[in-house]
Amino acid sequence: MISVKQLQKTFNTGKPNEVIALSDINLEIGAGEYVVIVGSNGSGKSTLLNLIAGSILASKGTISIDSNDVTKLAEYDRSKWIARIFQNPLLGTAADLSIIDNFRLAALRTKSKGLTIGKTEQFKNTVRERIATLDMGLENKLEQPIGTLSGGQRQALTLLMSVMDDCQILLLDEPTAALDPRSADNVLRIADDLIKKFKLTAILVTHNLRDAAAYGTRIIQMHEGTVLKDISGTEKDTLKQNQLFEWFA
Ligand SMILES: Nc1ncnc2c1ncn2[C@@H]1O[C@H](COP(=O)(O)OP(=O)(O)OP(=O)(O)O)[C@@H](O)[C@H]1O
Repeated sequence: MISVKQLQKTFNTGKPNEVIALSDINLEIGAGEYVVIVGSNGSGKSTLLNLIAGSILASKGTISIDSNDVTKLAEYDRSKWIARIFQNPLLGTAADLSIIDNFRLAALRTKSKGLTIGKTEQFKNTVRERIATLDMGLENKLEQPIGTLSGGQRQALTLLMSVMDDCQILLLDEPTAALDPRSADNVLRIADDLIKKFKLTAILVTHNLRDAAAYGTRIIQMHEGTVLKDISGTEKDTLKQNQLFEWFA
């Protein structure tokens, strides 16, 4: 699904403040894989996600999605495949618009199949049903401005919006860093459910080693712009938080 070959990213090339953020990354991420990325500050995790999403372009190397070379494609042109959830719950939604209008915008993003976009009752009912699955009581607040909700509620809705269209890839960049522990657990559980239900290919960047052990089908440790460890299958399934902690010793 995602193929990254000899990917490099250098910031401020040739200047005194030049930084090699990624050097020669090679990754093959299959459809339906849920990859967790851990690594110390500045190891290149967000840069890798930014490159896959297209919010920055590579210095060298190639990125393919579903066998399409997207290396030079702008972020907007990759959005038919990719949805992204950020650390800040304020990103990704329009605060002044109601919950239902935010869902309309999300559906319009890639012209969702199977949903009548607009002010139809059918659309509203579908959104209401989906929101009810979050079990947060938000299905009765469709007309409320999304900016009045808590960070956890907003992240949960943003996740749900991201699967209202045909996106196949979900990028989660520390999505729970700004949330209290209970909301964080809730949001990651919802993400996990959606990834499984819609068979998404997902990448989660996190500093929380308990979450890194609990979620995903594969785990990658980055260090100084390279991939240090790459573990999947039974080894990932049985990996414990304390073992992960030792990776950082
Ligand atoms: N826009 C930029 N301009 C200059 N340097 C940058 C830029 N973005 C990232 N860097 C540098 O690239 C390196 C990798 O940064 P990146 O944000 O990818 O790390 P990270 O692993 O996500 O870190 P953290 O865990 O702290 O979020 C760092 O040295 C960072 O300072």
